[in-house]
Amino acid sequence: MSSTKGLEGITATQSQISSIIDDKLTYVGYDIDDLTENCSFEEVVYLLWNLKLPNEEELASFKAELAEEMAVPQGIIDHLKSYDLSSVHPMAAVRTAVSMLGLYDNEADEMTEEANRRKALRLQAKISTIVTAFGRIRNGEEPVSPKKELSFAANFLYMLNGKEPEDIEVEAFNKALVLHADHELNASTFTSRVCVATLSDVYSGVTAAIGALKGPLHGGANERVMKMLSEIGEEDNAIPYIKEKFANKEKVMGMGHRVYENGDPRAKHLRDMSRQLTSITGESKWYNMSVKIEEFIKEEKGLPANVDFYSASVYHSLGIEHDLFTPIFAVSRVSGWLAHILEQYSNNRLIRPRAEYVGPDKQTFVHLEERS
Ligand SMILES: CC(=O)SCCNC(=O)CCNC(=O)[C@H](O)C(C)(C)COP(=O)(O)OP(=O)(O)OC[C@H]1O[C@@H](n2cnc3c(N)ncnc32)[C@H](O)[C@@H]1OP(=O)(O)O
Ligand SMILES: O=C([O-])CC(=O)C(=O)O
Repeated sequence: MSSTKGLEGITATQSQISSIIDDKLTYVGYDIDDLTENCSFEEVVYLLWNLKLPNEEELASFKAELAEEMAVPQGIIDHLKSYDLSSVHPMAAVRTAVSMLGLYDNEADEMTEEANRRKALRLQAKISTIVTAFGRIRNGEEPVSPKKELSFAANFLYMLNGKEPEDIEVEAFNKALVLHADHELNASTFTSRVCVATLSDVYSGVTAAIGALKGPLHGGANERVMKMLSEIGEEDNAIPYIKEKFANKEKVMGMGHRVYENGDPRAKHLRDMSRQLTSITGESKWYNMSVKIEEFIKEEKGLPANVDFYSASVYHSLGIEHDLFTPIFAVSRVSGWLAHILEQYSNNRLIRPRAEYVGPDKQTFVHLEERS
């Protein structure tokens, strides 16, 4: 028996949700470029969960259902208020709060497809409220209730900042949500499928996935990209900084990808948004610095920028605190996790691979009192 480190290149399941073939990303067969340019995030969530784009009537009722579910139980708000949030990473708080949602849902362990779809809707709606409530509570502000007439993207920014966002902000944020919604069998999605393949519940699957997304090799990279750009400070420092990283054999966050060879098709959209937004905020240096780094690493190592690279300067330009970048990834990706969870339930088999044993063999047992 031989093993493949990191399961690279292993096809672990079949899925109808999204695909990456020859560096091209599609959701249910639709090119990511078309969806990003033309769709609201709600349309994309509907697509992922129903494997078809909604018509106008279906979209209107889906939006209304989502808006109806956005309030979170007061117990969760009280829980967030009971901590010293200054030292808590938001991803830890979101992971715990999402797990708590299951305690308030009397359908949590109801396993019919209808009940699981209802829970999916609740989770998708409430995670946005949880992340924004966290962002406000830790700054000593009261959470802001969602407005039913706003889109999902607009509501997020409204609940976070307490004022209605500009159109250009909503457009950029909506695109970012669409771009992050699903990505085949990435680490967090795989985690969610492994979890629910034991026939555990939806809340457990999403909580597990948030834990996987938190790590710096996955969703946690976007926050660290902004930390890096801030450390670099000025454009002229960018290349010497990266050279030093290479000399120390450190990874550059937001660069490289397990699946894409020539480039992540989501990066160009985020690059464009970064250029546009940083020029509006008068901080083009973040964009210029990012381009220099991307070009240098492409040339030196052949590594492409991934989705986390330019999302950092996009979210920064929207005035979002840096440690909320990964929770925002979760607000979008929960749509993909839920699609995969529903797909897993619909044709389930326990996921249980093997490990190649490489430990010691044929050991002679020694009783406790005789061991040195
Ligand atoms: C939403 C997302 O999850 S996108 C990914 C977000 N993560 C990041 O941006 C973190 C930085 N990137 C990485 O760590 C990696 O590129 C990953 C985790 C994304 C993919 O990793 P893998 O396919 O496992 O590649 P692996 O880590 O084995 O790297 C292969 C080689 O490329 C190098 N490499 C890969 N990524 C980078 C990087 N970002 N910076 C510098 N070198 C890198 C490795 O050092 C290794 O070199 P070696 O063969 O000389 O030892
Ligand atoms: O697919 C991956 O390995 C990581 C990624 O880009 C994502 O989850 O969006």
